Parts: sequence; structure tokens; C-alpha cells
Amino acid sequence: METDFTFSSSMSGAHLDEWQRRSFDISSGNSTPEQTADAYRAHILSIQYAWASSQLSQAGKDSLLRTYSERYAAVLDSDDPRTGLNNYAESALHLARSQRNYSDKWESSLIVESVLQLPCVQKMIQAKSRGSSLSAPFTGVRSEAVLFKTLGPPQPKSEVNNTASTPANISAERPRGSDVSSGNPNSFFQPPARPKSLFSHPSSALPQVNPGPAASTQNYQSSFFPTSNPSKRKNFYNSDGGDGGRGQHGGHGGADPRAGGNFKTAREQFTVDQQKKYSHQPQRGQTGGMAATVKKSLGANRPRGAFSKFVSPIPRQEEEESVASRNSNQEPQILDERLKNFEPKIIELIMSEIMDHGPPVAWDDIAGLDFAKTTIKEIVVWPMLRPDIFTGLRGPPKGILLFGPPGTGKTLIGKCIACQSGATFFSISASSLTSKWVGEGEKMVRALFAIAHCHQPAVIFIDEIDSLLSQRTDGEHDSSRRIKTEFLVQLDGAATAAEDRILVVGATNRPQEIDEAARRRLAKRLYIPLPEAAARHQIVTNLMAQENNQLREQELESVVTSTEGFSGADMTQLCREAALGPIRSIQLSDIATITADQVRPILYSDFQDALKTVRPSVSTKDLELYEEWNKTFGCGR
Ligand SMILES: Nc1ncnc2c1ncn2[C@@H]1O[C@H](COP(=O)(O)OP(=O)(O)OP(=O)(O)O)[C@@H](O)[C@H]1O
Ligand SMILES: [Mg+2]
Repeated sequence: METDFTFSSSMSGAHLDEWQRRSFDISSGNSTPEQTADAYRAHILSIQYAWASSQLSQAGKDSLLRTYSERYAAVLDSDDPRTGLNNYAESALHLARSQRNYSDKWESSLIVESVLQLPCVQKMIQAKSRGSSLSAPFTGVRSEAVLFKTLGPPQPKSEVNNTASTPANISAERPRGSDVSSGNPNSFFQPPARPKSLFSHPSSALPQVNPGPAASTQNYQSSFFPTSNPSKRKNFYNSDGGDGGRGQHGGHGGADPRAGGNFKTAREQFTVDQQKKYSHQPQRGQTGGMAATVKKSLGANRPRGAFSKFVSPIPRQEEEESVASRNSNQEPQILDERLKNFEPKIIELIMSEIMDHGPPVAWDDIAGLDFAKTTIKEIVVWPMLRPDIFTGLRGPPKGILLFGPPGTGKTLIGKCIACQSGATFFSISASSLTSKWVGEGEKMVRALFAIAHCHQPAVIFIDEIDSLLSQRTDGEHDSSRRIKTEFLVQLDGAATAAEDRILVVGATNRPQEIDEAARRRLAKRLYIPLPEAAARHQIVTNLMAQENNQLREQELESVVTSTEGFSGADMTQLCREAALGPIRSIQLSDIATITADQVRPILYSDFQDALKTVRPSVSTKDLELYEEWNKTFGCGR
């Protein structure tokens, strides 16, 4: 094994990158379970790193994390010593076993003396010597025989589960507020001040304890193995339920009045939290020489599944994140009551595919369109800033329609709203509702609005809305008709409550095709016209500012005058074409060797050349149609 690993390591240096190397480690089949687990863990960390440094999308991260967490869990969970570590049980019970482990380097500060000085131990010793009632449950768990003596004869399995869940019993019996921290077995030996070292290196935490006062401690150790019977062990594990330190709930369901119900002191809660936080730590350091047989027996009877009792290898915060992604539907949303009727798959799709994460766009990046920008700020930004003022008649409309010729900045405005409004932004294209999820379209629409409801204030941006809300005809497919109807219903119901803040923004260059019912619901219909001279000027100036150019002001004016009828997209295309002028002037033989600063600046002549090839994309006839529609249905002045 060692040789294989060394071999793959040396390969990595020479030929393979880090990812490939890990892949090799995992897939070679020669690695030990520890190495495989290490490799998976490293994968998980790389995925998170890649996501944190924006090399990986949220959806990609979620999917990769899910895959690798599952595989990692399988290695951790498997009780086959050749393929798995089964160190869940190891981590859960390592303290109780009091075994010295393979890590010789570490020395625990928790020695017999310090254990004996723990208040909880002191208390128990005193109680024992006084023969007080407190000792009863502890002596009772000294062995299985004694346990049954105390609790009565062996009972049916389920009852044994309840009564023989020894740690639970102990916590139930102890006086509330004592220093015996919680029902969890490990917490008996957990000095709150040093939780990490204890849980990180369990083996030497409790060296062999000699007779005498320390015998009590041994008793408590034996209490973690209430029986050698595997089925009872299973019950024992189950009663712990993987819920960290909440053993007492597992054993008693919180019903035993002596247990003080669910009451926990702050100190107990701290201890429980600490244990949850660190109980998985030993898994990280396992590098070989593991006592696989011991692990096998410890975990052999607990239920297995993809994530059953999976203890994530990663620190708490990341753990929570990965759990959220494993739940495959962004936990906060799926936990929302309002979303309980939706399939997690649909919710996940909406969350991962519809929420937009694009490059930031500022209002100033949009040239011209002052009226539209002001109106949108009025509708989107201010009401979200001051919902208290924008109430009643002043309440914002439910829907906006941005219409106009192609390439005039409608989508750009959508992106700008996404960045600037501070609202949750759902960007959905009609095609994703209609084609991708055949038969699921109306469910998607419903889920979309429900999720938006849970994420208020929210903006739902639907680009090319005409394809979603075109006029309903007799010949059309049933499913698209249902989607439309659902959409109209949702649009009507979306903001029925006065305090709801969901805005639907639609964009189209075919406003005349929009269904009249939809038109009514998109109450604010804003014409996004071709850019005027000033706007064209701004577009060229903005774009040229990033390039090396020698364009004088008069030349710029001349470009602006000769581009009457150009859309914003046409202007961008013109500038791109002009920017290629200096490159075209380079001799073909020089193109391979020339340095970037030897390329000449962009000149007016380049624009003149470009104007010969770039034509406006919107015809005058089309323009008249937009103007006409704007006069009839638009909200412009
Ligand atoms: N007003 C503008 N200011 C700055 N750039 C603009 C403007 N309008 C268009 N552009 C440029 O044109 C490109 C295309 O614009 P956009 O995608 O917003 O057009 P659109 O109105 O959505 O067109 P379509 O109706 O075809 O979808 C933008 O990426 C931007 O570079
Ligand atoms: Mg567009």
C-alpha cells in the first residue's frame, strides 16, 4: 500500500495535476480506506475552495459536494475493513473505550488526576462513598447483570431500549444543574475548557484507571457498553440517534419528569455543542494502522444508508453548508411551510438555475433611457427601501413590461435591477419553462412564485416574455396553455397581500404578441426605444474609454450623427468592428511577432470603415410598429 501511494505521489509531481492525482489515488483500487477517505476529503475541500474562489458555480459545487460527500460517507460508513473505516462508531465511542490509539505523538493533558478532579467525578465519588441515591444508577450500570438487577428482569427489546439506554438513564437520574454535563456518554469526561483536545485524540484521554477512587470512573466507562448483545448495542446507538449530545431524548423521549423535560443549562448546551462540533475530529487524522476490527464490531449493527449517521469531515460551518446542499433544495426554502407541497427537485431546479449570478451592471452603464430608468427606480428600488411609504395606492405594480426593438438594453436593465434593487432576483427565460421541463411547466411556475414569496422582496425577470405569454390560440399545445393560465393566476395572486413585494419584470421585442390578459397584469409598460444621439455618444465613449484610441470630440460627434437608427447593440457592434481596424492594418507577416503596445490606436478612419459594414438592425417599418404600440398601450410620456 505504502509503495502504491508513494508511486502515485511521485507521478503527481511529474505528470499529473492535483486533481488527477487524487482521482488516481481513489480509483487505483490500491489505496487503503484511509487514503481513499483522505483523497475524498481533499476533493471536498478543493471543491469548496474552487467555489469560494468563484471557479465553480453554486450548482456545480452543490452537485460535486453531494457526489463526493456520498462517496466519502460510504468509505467512512462501510464496516468492511478492506474498503471502509467505519469510524462513525469510532468517533462516537472513542472516549468510552479508553484505548490508546495509534497516535503516539500527542499527549493528552487529561490524566487520571485531572479526571478525578473533575467536579462531576468528584460528586459521583462522594455520592458513592456516602451511598447516596445518586450512586444507584451508576452502580446499576456497572455490568449487564447489575443493570438488570436494578431495573428488574430483562424486558422486551423495545423496553430495554428505553431503560437500558444507560447514558440516558444516568442523565435522567442526576440532579438538575449538577456538573454531570449531559446525557451524552462522552460528556462525562469532557472538561468544557478543553473539548477539542479530548475529542481530537481520544485514545490517551483516559489511560487505564486503577482501583481505588478511580474505580467509579471505570464504572462509567462500562456504562457505555451496557451489553455485549449486538441488538442491544444497536438500540444503544439508535437511542443516541446521531443527535450528538441529546441522548436523553433518545432514551426517554423527554417524557421522564425526572429528566427535567428538555431543560438544559447553558453549560450543558455548550458541552453538547462542543461535542457535536468536535466529535468527528478523529476521522481527520486517521492515516493508517487503524483498529479496523474494533470499529467493525462497534458499528456493525447500526442502520446504513447514503447519509445515515454520516459525520461530515469538514468543519462545522462547511458541514452545515454541505448538509444544506445535500438536502438538494437549499434548506431554508424547503423548510418553509409554504414550499412543503413542491417536489424538492423542482425547488432545487429553480434555486440553482433560475437565480441569476451575473456580472454587475450599474445604472450608469445603461446609456440614455432616462425615463425608463427613473420609472424603474421608482417602482423597484424605492418601494423596497421604504415599504412603509409605498402602501395602498402608492404600492408598486405587480408587473412591468419592457418592450422595444431588439438590442436596446432591455436585458441590460434586467441585469441592472438584479444588481441594484437588493431584491432576490429570479431570471427565467420562457424557454426554460416551456421546453426543458415538459409537463412540469405549470408546477415550475407555481414553485417559482412560491419561492419568490419566501424570498421577498423578489424580482422575477422573464426575458422574451412573448414566448411565454403569447396570445392563447385554439391550436396551441395543452401544456403551454396551462403554463400561461398558471402564470396569469400567479401574477394576479402574487402580490395580493399589501405587504408582499414580488415584482415581475417582462422583456420583449414583440409586444403585440402578448396575451391581453397578461398585458393587463404587466401594468407598467415601458418603451425602451433606440438610443438617441446623446445615448449613442455615451455608448461609444464608454466603450472607447477601455481602448487605446485617438478619437477627437468632433470625430466622435460625426460617428454619432452617422449612426442614427442604430440600436445599442448595433453601436457596440460598430465599436467592435472599428477596434479591429488597427489589427487589420498590421502586415500578415508581423501579426505573430508584434507586441500589444505596437498596435496603433483606433482612429476615426476605422469607424468610417466600420460604418460601411455595420448596418442598423431595426427597420423604420418595425420602428413604427413599436411607436404605435407604445402610443396604444405604453406608459411613456
Ligand atoms: N442603452 C444601452 N446602453 C449601453 N449598452 C447598450 C444599451 N442598449 C444595448 N446595449 C448594448 O447592446 C447589448 C444588447 O443589449 P440587450 O441584450 O439588453 O438588448 P435587448 O433589448 O434585450 O435585445 P433583445 O430584444 O433582442 O433581447 C448589451 O449587452 C449592450 O452591450
Ligand atoms: Mg433581451
